[in-house]
Order: sequence, then C-alpha cells, then structure tokens
Amino acid sequence: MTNTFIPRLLLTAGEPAGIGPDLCVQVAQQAWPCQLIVIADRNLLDQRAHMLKLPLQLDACDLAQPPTLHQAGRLHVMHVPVNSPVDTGKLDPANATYVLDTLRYAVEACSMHRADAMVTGPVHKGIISAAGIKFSGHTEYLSALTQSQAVMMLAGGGMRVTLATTHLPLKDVPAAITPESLEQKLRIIHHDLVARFAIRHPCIAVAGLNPHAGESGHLGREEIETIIPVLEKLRAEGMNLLGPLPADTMFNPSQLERYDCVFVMYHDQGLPVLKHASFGSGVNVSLGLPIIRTSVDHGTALELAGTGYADPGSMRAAIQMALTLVKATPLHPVNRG
Ligand SMILES: NC(=O)C1=CN([C@@H]2O[C@H](COP(=O)(O)OP(=O)(O)OC[C@H]3O[C@@H](n4cnc5c(N)ncnc54)[C@H](O)[C@@H]3O)[C@@H](O)[C@H]2O)C=CC1
Ligand SMILES: NCC(=O)COP(=O)(O)O
Repeated sequence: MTNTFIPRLLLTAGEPAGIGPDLCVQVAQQAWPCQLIVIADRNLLDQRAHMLKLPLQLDACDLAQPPTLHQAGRLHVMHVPVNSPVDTGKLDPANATYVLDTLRYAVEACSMHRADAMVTGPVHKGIISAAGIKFSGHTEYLSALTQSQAVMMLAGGGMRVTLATTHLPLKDVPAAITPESLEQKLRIIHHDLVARFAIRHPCIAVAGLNPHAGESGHLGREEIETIIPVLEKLRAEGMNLLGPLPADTMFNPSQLERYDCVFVMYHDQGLPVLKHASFGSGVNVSLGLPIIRTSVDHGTALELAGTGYADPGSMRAAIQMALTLVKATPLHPVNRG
C-alpha cells in the first residue's frame, strides 16, 4: 500500500425509517482518512440532516474516479431513490427492495474492486420479510450474493464472538449444528483471525450447546456426538481449540483472557454477553466473505430516528474496523493511488 492510497468505504444507510440515515449524517461531521460514499436516497439524507440540524453538503459520486479524502460536513452519495416517501420512524414494506438494492450495489462495487469495504447501517429484518422477501439478515444475504459462507463475528468489550448459527428459531438450532457446518465455520474463523486480524496462532474457545456443555451426556448429547469429534479432527491439524466449554462460565473475565475468540452455538448464547459489555461501540464483521463488510452492533431504533439521540459510536467503530481490515487484508485492494 503506498502513502497515496485512500481507502474507499461504502456505507449503506439501511432501513430508511430508522436511525441508519442519521448515523451516516453524524459520522460525516468529522474528517476521515478515507473516502466515505453513502448508498441511499439523497433526499432522505438531506431531510435527516435538517431534522438533526447538522450541516451536510451532498456530492454525487463517480466510482470510476480515484477516491478523495472525506471532508467534515460533506458526503459523497450514490443516489438510490426510495420507492415510497419515508415517514421517519414508521416502517413501510414498500421500501424493502430499496434497502436490498443498496446492499446489492455495495457488494457489486466491492466485488469489482471499485470500493475497498462496505459498512452497513441497520436493516429491519421483519419489514423485509413482511414485504414477502425471504430475508433473515445481512450475513445470510451477503453469503448468497457472494456465493460464499459468511460467519458472523461481533467484536467489542475486549472479546470476539463468532456464531455457529445465526438467525433461526431456537427450535431449529440443534439440527443446524452439523459436523460439516461446524468444521467449515471453524476453518473460516481460524483463517480470518490469521489473515485479517494478524493473530498467528489463534486460540478459539468453543461453547457447548447444552447446559454445562452437556454434563458428560446427562444433559444432552450434541457435545459428544457432534462437537467433540469436530474439535478433535481440527486439533489434529494443529488448530488451537478449547472446549466444548459451558457457556455460562466461559465469558468470565479471567477465562476470556485466555482466548482470541469465542465460538458459540447460537445467536443469544453469546451476543447478549458481548452487547452487555460494549453496546454502542461494538462492531459486527462478516468473516469468510470475498469482500470486507463491517456493521453496527445495534438495530434500527425506530423511535430515535430524526431525534438526534442515536449514538453513532458503533458506526464510527465499524468504519474504523473496516479501515483496519482494508490495510491488513491482502485480498484487497486494487491500488488506485
Ligand atoms: N445490523 C443490523 O442490521 C441489525 C438489525 N437489527 C434489527 O433492528 C430491528 C430492531 O431491533 P431491536 O431488537 O429493537 O434492537 P435495537 O438495537 O434497534 O434497539 C434496542 C435498544 O437500543 C436502543 N438503541 C439502538 N441503537 C442505538 C443507538 N445507536 N443509540 C442509542 N440507542 C440505541 C434502542 O432505542 C432500543 O432501546 C430488528 O428488526 C432487528 O432485526 C438488529 C440488530 C442488528
Ligand atoms: N445481532 C446482530 C444481528 O442480528 C445483525 O445481523 P446481520 O444483519 O449483520 O446479519
């Protein structure tokens, strides 16, 4: 990377009725050592800046031109019109395809090396589903768009938490935890901790599925039948894996110090712990994708949209993390400097 290299980050503003547009306007108020391009409806950004009483000059973007440094109070915009006028704080299924279009444009630009990373604002999974579109989250959607397997990782509060399963009903979790899926995800996590986070020999602590990691089979057999054989196979290849550990004690601060990353079996086994420790400054990173994607650690907070009370801390952290990954990741970039 030369000194003249300016990373280009694409921000997707997410659900138009939520706080995503506010966050884009808020983070634009400071200088950044990169170019920020928001993919959203420019009138929506303009309107939200007025509501927040923040200065904002919007400039059209041209991805064919070399990136220029972000200047405080200005934003480059890739204009994607909303389908239906936005009533701040009120969901409208008519705008579901608008939200997904912004994600698709970002993925396309990153895949074609016209941008170095995408940073996503929060989407509302329910309203996209209510519009009749099968959608359970960015992680699954970006996996499908890039034909790869993403692994969700949240980082914050001094820990990294990765997930074996993401957005599915609790009753479907045990069947989704197969030897194949665990092995694939552990390989991705190990690979990305080395390649993207520069951890030479990462230690990954793996949670059990059942209370007390199954209590030697007395409280469930998934540990014995599924998890332990996968860990033994990967340990034989040299991976540093602990567990399966009881989830209720593996997050104790003295234990956390021992590992680089925790691998939990389902969404609410690990994320409440992380969000308790870092809500508002945590970052969601999709491992395993051929592109770099980071995101906020929170949702659409509809009730805060347009009020000025949304905390942009996690969006700032997601931008910072994207910049770190761009610099560390050999997959990227095509150096346009
Ligand atoms: N990355 C993403 O796209 C994510 C999307 N979601 C989606 O967001 C929607 C709403 O989810 P909820 O569970 O209600 O979570 P939420 O994060 O939107 O709200 C939870 C609580 O945190 C507050 N909050 C959230 N972000 C905040 C911020 N930046 N500053 C200050 N306070 C903030 C809210 O006001 C609320 O009290 C759901 O559809 C969910 O699926 C949830 C998490 C991540
Ligand atoms: N709790 C994090 C979350 O649900 C975000 O999911 P995704 O939209 O990034 O897949």
